[in-house]
Amino acid sequence: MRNLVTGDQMKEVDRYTIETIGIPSLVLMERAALAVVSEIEALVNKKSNIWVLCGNGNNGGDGIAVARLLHLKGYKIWAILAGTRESGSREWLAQLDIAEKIGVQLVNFPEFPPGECNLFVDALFGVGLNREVLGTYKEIMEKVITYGPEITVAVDIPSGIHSDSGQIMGTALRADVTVTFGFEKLGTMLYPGKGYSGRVVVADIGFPAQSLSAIRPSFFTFESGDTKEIPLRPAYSNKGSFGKVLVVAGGRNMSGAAYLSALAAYRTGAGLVKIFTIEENRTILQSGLPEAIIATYDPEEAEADTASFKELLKKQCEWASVIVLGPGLGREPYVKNLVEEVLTNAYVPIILDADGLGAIADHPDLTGYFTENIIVTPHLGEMARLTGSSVEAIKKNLIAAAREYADRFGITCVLKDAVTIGALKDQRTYVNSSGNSAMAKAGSGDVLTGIIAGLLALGLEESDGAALGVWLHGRAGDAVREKYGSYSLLASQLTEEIYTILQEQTR
Ligand SMILES: NC(=O)C1=CN([C@@H]2O[C@H](COP(=O)(O)OP(=O)(O)OC[C@H]3O[C@@H](n4cnc5c(N)ncnc54)[C@H](OP(=O)(O)O)[C@@H]3O)[C@@H](O)[C@H]2O)[C@@H](O)CC1
Ligand SMILES: Nc1ncnc2c1ncn2[C@@H]1O[C@H](COP(=O)(O)OP(=O)(O)O)[C@@H](O)[C@H]1O
Ligand SMILES: [K+]
Repeated sequence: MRNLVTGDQMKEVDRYTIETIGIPSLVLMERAALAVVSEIEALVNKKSNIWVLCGNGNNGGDGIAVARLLHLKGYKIWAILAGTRESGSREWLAQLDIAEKIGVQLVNFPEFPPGECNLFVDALFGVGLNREVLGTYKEIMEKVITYGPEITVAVDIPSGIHSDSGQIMGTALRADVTVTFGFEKLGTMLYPGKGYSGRVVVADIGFPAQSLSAIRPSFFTFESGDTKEIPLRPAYSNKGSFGKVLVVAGGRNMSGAAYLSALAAYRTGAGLVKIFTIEENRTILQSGLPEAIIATYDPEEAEADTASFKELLKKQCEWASVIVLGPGLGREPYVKNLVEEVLTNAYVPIILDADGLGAIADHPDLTGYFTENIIVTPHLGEMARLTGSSVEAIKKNLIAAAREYADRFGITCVLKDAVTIGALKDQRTYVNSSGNSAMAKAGSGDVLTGIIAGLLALGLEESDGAALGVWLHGRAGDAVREKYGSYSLLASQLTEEIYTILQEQTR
């Protein structure tokens, strides 16, 4: 598990480290600059022209220190100062004073250094960027882009990217490598910021573990090794020890959604999986996944005799220890009753997805049945329908959108996108770091519901199950891409790779 921070949280960690722990600001800055220099030395040789663009906050202070360290090592270096001395931070002024005394080549914007730039260091704005970039700063950034440096290294975060949302604040500078300090900022984890950051190196510059006590760390991601969070499978056990997953899924022409979800639940470790679906899906599902129990209903009867249908649903719910509700159910009127009955009769975790969410969007009063054991897994389109917002508005701040929906109902909200967010009911927020665009294919989401259900069946509670499920799903996608490339992934292959990742647990 790796903590992630907002810009303000990072400033708090800085402040605590400096003021309460007593590590001087310039010591942190020196270590930050050394970390950047070490990355630069791996990228270029001493024949290269290096330009460092320095703002006049502490990000710029880091930049001047980088220029000084490279100058002392014999690199051909220029520092470009974007701001005026009058507005420079204390540390910035100290760095400038040192740089001038030892003869670092400096130019003041609008002047640019002569010749070409091979490696560009972006130290214009860090976590202090707090508004749209306009005027002179915008001009500077646009000018830098016209120089087209071969390699760009960003200090802490690419300038122009908001450290909390990853949004472009007017203009931003693209980096090949971002060297960030202490903890990765949300802005380099989330698109479009993630796409501007290149390879992100998290440098340890000496923040002690206690410095986190200045904030309540609530954002996190998983990394290799975190499969240990998945419960072990004890020797003294039987299929009943590993949960009963009821997959309520699959309407007309949509047996595949039920299949993928059920298969994924089994592959993740569930002991028993039952698919509750329409009668015409029975044969195909039974032959496709003979391991699953199949229970069926007739949609016409479900429509005509609601009392019997409700009774049937009640029985199914009583059987289950985890329920997947929604994949491929369709939009027929009885689906509303189905969703309503499951929500009222089930006292177990429910993963509510796809057409289950569609029923909620069409009948918002159904949210009255939401309890804390609900996990909703909307993609952006589904989220827009649920909230009445637009996809564009949601994209501007994925974390806020997911968190707002989760908190409104006290549930867990997994907002699926290229970077999926898990606004967990325990108030932690998971930001996914696995997965890739090969997964942008029909059926991938059905597999995710099955994985989360499988983890809950193993005994994880909703928050952990949702976060680990999203991570596992992405890692399975990464494993498939490794073998089949970016184009040819089939959602069913995600289920085939789950085992390679789960094996890490027992290694
Ligand atoms: N000791 C420490 O704390 C350590 C900090 N470290 C480093 O410090 C960085 C944070 O430094 P920081 O807080 O000084 O903010 P920074 O990102 O340099 O920018 C602030 C300046 O930009 C200005 N400004 C903002 N938005 C603007 C806009 N749109 N357009 C124009 N101007 C704008 C803002 O102006 P103001 O809002 O005051 O008008 C202010 O002048 C951090 O990312 C890391 O690199 C490391 O060395 C480790 C130790
Ligand atoms: N570009 C991408 N990078 C990483 N993951 C992606 C990308 N595109 C889609 N995914 C993942 O694939 C899944 C797609 O889910 P969804 O849209 O519900 O598919 P379906 O409804 O067809 O099953 C989500 O988990 C999403 O996070
Ligand atoms: K920067």
